[in-house]
Amino acid sequence: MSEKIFNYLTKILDPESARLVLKMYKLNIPLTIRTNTLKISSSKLKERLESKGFKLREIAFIPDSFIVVEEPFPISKTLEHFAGFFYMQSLSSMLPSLALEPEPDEFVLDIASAPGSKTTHIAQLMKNTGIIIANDISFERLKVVAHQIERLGILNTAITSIDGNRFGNLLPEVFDRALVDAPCSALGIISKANEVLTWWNIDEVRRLSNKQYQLLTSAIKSVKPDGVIVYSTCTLTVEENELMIDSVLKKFPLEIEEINYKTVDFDEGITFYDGLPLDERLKKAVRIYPFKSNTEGFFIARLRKTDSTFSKSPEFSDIGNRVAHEKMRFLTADDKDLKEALKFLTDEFGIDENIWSKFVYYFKNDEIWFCSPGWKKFLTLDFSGIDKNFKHHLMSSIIQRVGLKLAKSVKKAQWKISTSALQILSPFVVKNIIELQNENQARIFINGGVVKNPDLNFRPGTYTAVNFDGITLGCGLVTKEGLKSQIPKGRRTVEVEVM
Ligand SMILES: C[S@@+](CC[C@H](N)C(=O)[O-])C[C@H]1O[C@@H](n2cnc3c(N)ncnc32)[C@H](O)[C@@H]1O
Repeated sequence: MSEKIFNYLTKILDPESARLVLKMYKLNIPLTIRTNTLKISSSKLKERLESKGFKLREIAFIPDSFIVVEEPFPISKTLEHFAGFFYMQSLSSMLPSLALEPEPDEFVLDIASAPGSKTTHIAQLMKNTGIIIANDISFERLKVVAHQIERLGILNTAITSIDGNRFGNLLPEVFDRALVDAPCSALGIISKANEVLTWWNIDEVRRLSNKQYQLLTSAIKSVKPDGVIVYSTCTLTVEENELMIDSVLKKFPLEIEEINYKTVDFDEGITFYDGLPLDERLKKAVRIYPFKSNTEGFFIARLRKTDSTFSKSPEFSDIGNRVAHEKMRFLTADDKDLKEALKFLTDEFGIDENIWSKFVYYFKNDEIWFCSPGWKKFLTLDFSGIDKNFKHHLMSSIIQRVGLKLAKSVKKAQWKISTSALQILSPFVVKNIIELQNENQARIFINGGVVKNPDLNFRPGTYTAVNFDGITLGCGLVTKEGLKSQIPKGRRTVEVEVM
């Protein structure tokens, strides 16, 4: 047992409860999943997984979530997981996005988003509309966010990688909501990160709380008056939680709002610590202890901005010496060059041409990307105090990608549709479809191989949608040798048990 952590915890808990927190590393917290409602309904997902021997139980009061009660083989290896029908996420990790209550068509900032659990949840709560900026300082960790965005079919999210502390100055009062799911000392997740037991110490907690304060104040400044900020951590120290909120309540025009989770046992925020009273309003914050709720420990506070904090319009010099990529230019489906490409896809796959007006597009070298129309609105809308040209330049220099790749030019007037796009558009694809005939073929295809002797009625060189067991697996290329999988390498990371 870690003496340091035990001694710390007895400042806020009785010794028996402190012991229980430390014992969590030996406990098995139930496996929980969240249906990706952008692709499938919860009832259909349950039916599919249960037909393969899994047993799922709905989690009361948390929409579209299940406890996995029986797991005949790892659920991460199912075809349903590969197809992006669900996300494996602890119950308490679903709570911050629910507390944020994002609405369709809003502008949302997720200031520390990797590996993307909450970003992807927010995207589905917004029904893939509006915009999300999924930011993280770690470029490496953002690769996982990008992977999840592709797997889950998310079109409203852009990935940026800047120090989150800069948003408050660069984009003041722009967002309707912001999530600060801060880096923390992880005392709530000892069960999955038991290395915490070796590195945890109070100096590290202090270092982290400085970081958290900067991220939180940046988020507060970046949100419009009346906007909502949710602050969450998966740790239990007062320094990283209540003291953080106590200090921003003193400095900024904020109210703290009630969160009422009916499904988990939670405690109110602490209002007396180290001999000193804290803001009484902290009672409205939520503390989740693993030993009481049998999920990961979390702290969540929901803040509402009651007045403006605007102090200064951003200037070009604030962006620093980042070079803008080609200027971001979103196009609608009636753009001339784009029209040709979309017509090609309509002709090949029979996709109803009216579908194309639901998205906005941009060209990236020889590729077309598509995303939610919220992006065009975001770039053209005037925000008080922010010059439109500034916004364009900033976005062009910090955004790595928005939405998903739709297609890549392969020859003059020929386009290869992406696997992610085919999966999203599959309800509208009525032509150029190949149904695989057995599990072995599906396995080869998902692993990126060539399926020999499939039932081919297409000329070599044709790109097709490839389906199996009612799921669009991805794009295939008809060749003389057989059907060649075009599933990108990044999507083939986990072995799939086809059954
Ligand atoms: C608790 S994790 C976020 C988990 C994520 N929200 C999710 O639900 O999947 C904290 C993240 O903060 C990032 N981070 C740390 N310092 C940062 C900073 N100054 N700006 C932006 N991100 C930062 C870390 O790289 C890490 O990915």
